[in-house]
Amino acid sequence: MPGRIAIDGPAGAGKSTVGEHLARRLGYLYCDTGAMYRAVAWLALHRGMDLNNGAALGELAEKADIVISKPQIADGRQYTVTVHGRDITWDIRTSQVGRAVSTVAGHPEVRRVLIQQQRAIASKGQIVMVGRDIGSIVLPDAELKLYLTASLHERARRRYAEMVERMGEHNPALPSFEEVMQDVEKRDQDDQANMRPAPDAIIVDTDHLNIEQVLDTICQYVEEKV
Ligand SMILES: Nc1ncnc2c1ncn2[C@@H]1O[C@H](COP(=O)(O)OP(=O)(O)OP(=O)(O)O)[C@@H](O)[C@H]1O
Ligand SMILES: Nc1ccn([C@@H]2O[C@H](COP(=O)(O)O)[C@@H](O)[C@H]2O)c(=O)n1
Repeated sequence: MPGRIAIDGPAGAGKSTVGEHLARRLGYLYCDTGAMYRAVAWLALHRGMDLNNGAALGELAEKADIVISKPQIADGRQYTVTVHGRDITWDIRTSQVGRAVSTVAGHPEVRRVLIQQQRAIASKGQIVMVGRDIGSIVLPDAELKLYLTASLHERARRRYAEMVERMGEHNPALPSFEEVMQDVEKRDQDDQANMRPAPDAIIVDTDHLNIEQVLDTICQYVEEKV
């Protein structure tokens, strides 16, 4: 069995959903590195920090007591995220954090700290780690590397459907489909510099596959590695 499975891809490609299911099927640890960048971004916003100050944000990432653990509350969360003991699991999903996170993640000082932490988390093996640069930078020796993708329209459609489900169709705070698509497109652009598909990653185009089909496809690649 491949000990370390890296899953990368753009926003809304299905990395977290598929990564969590796959980890559960295999009995592996699941690590969503996006949550780590989001937690740092949340803390920076919470403290009113300058998002362009890479050195200060790197120090923040280094000193922050960010803990990602198994979900303690059954409210649809994949995991619980705390910063200095405060539960910020849902706070890191707000659009305010979504708009700030790429800027924070773009600083090499922040990446250096979080990449080191991610390598430490993965050091015991038996892990499914999802993000943008896992197969290329964080774990270049991962035994299996996958790159999930889908068209911009399909990824925005999924994100919008998720919001309708969570917020309700008639919620005045629900953004329009066009706004959601613009947000996804903007994050694609902002993440471009740190979005590094590994040259040896298997590309899985999920446009016409449902979650179960994506999982089955990936499980075939896992079996081939056995
Ligand atoms: N193959 C699929 N078909 C239909 N819906 C999907 C598929 N994969 C994921 N989804 C749905 O699309 C939404 C986005 O998926 P998910 O959050 O896993 O993406 P992600 O790649 O982790 O995105 P991000 O990087 O923004 O966190 C979720 O609501 C999920 O249920
Ligand atoms: N390996 C990674 C993972 C994430 N990022 C940055 O974090 C943002 C949030 O990630 P989500 O998967 O939760 O959407 C993402 O847009 C990137 O800016 C990263 O740089 N590297």
